[in-house]
Amino acid sequence: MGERTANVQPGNIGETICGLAEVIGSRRDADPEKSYTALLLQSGEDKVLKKVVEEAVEVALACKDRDHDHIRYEAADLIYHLLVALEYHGVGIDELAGELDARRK
Ligand SMILES: N=c1c2ncn([C@@H]3O[C@H](COP(=O)(O)OP(=O)(O)OP(=O)(O)O)[C@@H](O)[C@H]3O)c2ncn1[C@@H]1O[C@H](COP(=O)(O)O)[C@@H](O)[C@H]1O
Repeated sequence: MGERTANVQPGNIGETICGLAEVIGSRRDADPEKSYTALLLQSGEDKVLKKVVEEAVEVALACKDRDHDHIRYEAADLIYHLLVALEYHGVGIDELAGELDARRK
């Protein structure tokens, strides 16, 4: 992370998000000096939520700039931080899938 990735190829969103959520969950008790996710999870709710809000603003600004690559980059940051917030509050990715599926017509 840290800079935009070149030549990004489309992936399978379900597998990607499930895999990421699993890694995030595995960092709950990890060493915060070795894992940014562990650092975030152990920093407390305010830090976790601040990052979600910051990244949401970054997505909005990238959209206003009509910058396709930047929108994709910031959306990935937002999804990562949202998944950290879900992990912090013990909301499973399967529960999120159930919520979204229940809304499908
Ligand atoms: N997807 C991500 C991801 N997206 C963004 N980030 C981090 O989120 C931070 C983005 O916040 P900022 O740009 O605001 O950076 P910052 O100012 O340094 O952050 P703060 O000091 O404000 O917390 C950066 O440090 C990024 O590296 C991520 N960190 C980790 N992941 C995934 O989580 C996995 C586990 O990561 P670790 O916990 O670090 O091992 C990785 O393999 C990735 O798959």
